[in-house]
Amino acid sequence: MSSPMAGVAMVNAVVFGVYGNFQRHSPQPDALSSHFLAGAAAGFVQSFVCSPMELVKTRLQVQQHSAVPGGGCGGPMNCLSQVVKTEGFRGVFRGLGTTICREVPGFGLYFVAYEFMTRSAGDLSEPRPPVGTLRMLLAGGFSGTLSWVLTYPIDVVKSRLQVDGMGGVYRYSGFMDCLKKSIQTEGYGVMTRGLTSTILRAFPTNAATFTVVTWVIRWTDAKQAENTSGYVIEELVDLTVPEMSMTQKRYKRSNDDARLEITVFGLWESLEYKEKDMNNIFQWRKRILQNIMGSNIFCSEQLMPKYNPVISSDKGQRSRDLFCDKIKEDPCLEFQLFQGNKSSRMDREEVQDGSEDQDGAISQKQTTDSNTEKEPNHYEHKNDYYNSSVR
Ligand SMILES: NC(=[NH2+])NCCC[C@H](N)C(=O)O
Repeated sequence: MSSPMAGVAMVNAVVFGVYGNFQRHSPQPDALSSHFLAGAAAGFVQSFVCSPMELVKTRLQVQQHSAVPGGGCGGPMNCLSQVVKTEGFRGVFRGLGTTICREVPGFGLYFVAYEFMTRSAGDLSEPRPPVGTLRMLLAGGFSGTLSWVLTYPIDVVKSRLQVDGMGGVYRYSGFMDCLKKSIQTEGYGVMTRGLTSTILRAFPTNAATFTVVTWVIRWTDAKQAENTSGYVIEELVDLTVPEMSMTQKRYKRSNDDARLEITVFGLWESLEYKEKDMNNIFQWRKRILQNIMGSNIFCSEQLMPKYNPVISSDKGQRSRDLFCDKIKEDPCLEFQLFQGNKSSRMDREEVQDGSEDQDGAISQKQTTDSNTEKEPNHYEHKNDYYNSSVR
């Protein structure tokens, strides 16, 4: 009982660790193909972990059901050392190639299917509502099942290769030989032998795995956000629309999904925010400003936080400090922030002439005359950042 549990924990740590890192560093992290490739990479890496574990498990199972001559190893470690003794170190990795053939497509499909089933239709750049638990459970269960159904024949061959040679008798020379001999003697049905019990296990375990992983990630993200960005975001609400009364702007942070819900003049926005992700903050400011001023907000200056030094409460002070720290991490932002409305490299003509403040909510309107100064180079270099991310 304890060794399968430790094995599952280790395999899942490897799988989700490799998958997450690979997917985040993909050129297009949101593309389904990136999820497939990240899953495939995770499957490849974890094959090296699970292959010896499955070898031992399969051998112990076979040994339980038949008196294999030369078998009789006690526990998993004992079995492993016997394999090393009789077949050498290579014996431990018997079936590794076949395991890789099963895991690479298996985990690619596993993750792409889950992503597909939990993805809402629509523009990926838009914030998406958090996935509900029931959907997570079903998507996890079906992804696991699908990946097993499609790779099961490879698994049958892999298991046969891994027990081959127990007691010194070798029956198969390799993958194709094993496949051919198995079909010849047992018919095509051999390719799905044991599939039902695999599915009965795969559905609930994978439903639970995806749900637990998602909830743990949400929980840790929310904790992190609570400690840092939460303050920044709250502050930004005040800085963005400082003149509005609390009845006009309401915001609420929900802890479980790192989302911010904001109502500006009765218009409700729900946006995702992430630690280290200033881009989201810009998007978010842009939305608010669009709601207030009309749809054509292109000026990055308007999206800049308006620094408001008159914050009296302790919490206000703390959030202001945090906010300024964040800003300082980005010299470009710092420049914009502290130069205030003196600097702007924006093309003024892009801003709609007719855009108007409502109720004086945004006073940082076009100060066209005072913004023609030449900006330092580091600022110019970062042009793209603003242009592509804010618009
Ligand atoms: N064919 C595969 N390997 N599919 C991936 C599913 C992996 C999952 N941890 C399970 O054991 O059910």
